[in-house]
Formats: sequence, C-alpha cells, structure tokens
Amino acid sequence: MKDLCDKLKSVFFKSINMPEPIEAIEKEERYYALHLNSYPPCPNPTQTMGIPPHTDTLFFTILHQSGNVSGLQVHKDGHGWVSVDPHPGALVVIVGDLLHILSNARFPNALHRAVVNNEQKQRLSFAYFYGLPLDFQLSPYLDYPNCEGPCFKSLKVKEYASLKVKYFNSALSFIKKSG
Ligand SMILES: O=C(O)CCC(=O)C(=O)O
Ligand SMILES: [Fe+2]
Repeated sequence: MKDLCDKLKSVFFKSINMPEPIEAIEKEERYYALHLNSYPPCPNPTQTMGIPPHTDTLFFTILHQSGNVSGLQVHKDGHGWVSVDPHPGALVVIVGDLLHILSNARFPNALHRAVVNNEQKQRLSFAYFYGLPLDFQLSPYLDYPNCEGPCFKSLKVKEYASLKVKYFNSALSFIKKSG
C-alpha cells in the first residue's frame, strides 16, 4: 500500500507540475493511517448517517468498499449527492485538503459522506489515508499557465491539522485569500 501511495503521490505532483523529489517530504516520516469502517444494517436509514459530510484532511485517501454494498456518496455541484458504487477490484481515490491547498484549488477536495441501508447488509469500507510530514510547509504551487496568484495562505501541515480539528469543514475558510 505504501508503494502504491508513493507512486500516486508522484503522479499528483507531476500533474500539478511540482518538481520531485521534494526533500522535505522524502527525508521525513510520512503519515499513514488506516480506518476500518463498519456500517451495520439500519432499520431507519433516513434518520441515521454513517459518516456525516466531510472532506478528508490529508493528501489523498485510497478507499476500498468491501462486498457489493453501496454507501459512499460524493457531493457534485449542480447534482447534489451522487453514489459511488463499489466495483469489484476497484479502489476509490479521494483528493484531500492538503492536495487541494498545494494544487492551489486545481484539485477539488471531494465533499463526501457514507449513508446506511436497511437491506440487512453490513457494509465495510477500508480507508487508507496518505499524509505529508507535519512540518512540511504547504504553499500553493503557482507555476502553471494563467495562475492568478495563491488562493490560500502558506502554513505548515500541523497548523492546518489543528485548524481542521477546531473548525472541521470550515477550516479552509481560515486560510483562503480574499479577492
Ligand atoms: O465508508 C466510506 O465509504 C467512507 C469512509 C470515509 O469517508 C472516511 O473514512 O473518511
Ligand atoms: Fe472520508
């Protein structure tokens, strides 16, 4: 999984034109975490939320949805909540806040949630979070055509993580540049 994450990280850096290797990332310990989510069948699914709407804080998440039980939904502008159904052998990659900041908002951080079902099926998902070193300075990368300047203030990963703990889904608004 770590190898896959490192490869995917390079693909993302390449796609925002960011030159690699970035010493501050390579020499420090990266943050990885695995969440195992279990959603039992629910008699009243419209009154219950599996995981409420959120964006993932870190660089990206690789999500495996086990079995053939739907539940993941992504919010799409103009469409509302859209299901991301499981496909055998497929993993879902979710862009997190750190990549959103570093890409100067060119990669949207996906607002998503998990809903429960009353079809007598337990749902399991496995979320593997890939982070950057806590002391890494997050400065939006601006070397791309027609860039109109940074959308976000520069700050360390650990400073953003504290804002997220405190303000949850509003954290980005504290570092957004106006105008
Ligand atoms: O269970 C899911 O499909 C979503 C899990 C998730 O969003 C998370 O663990 O952050
Ligand atoms: Fe998530």
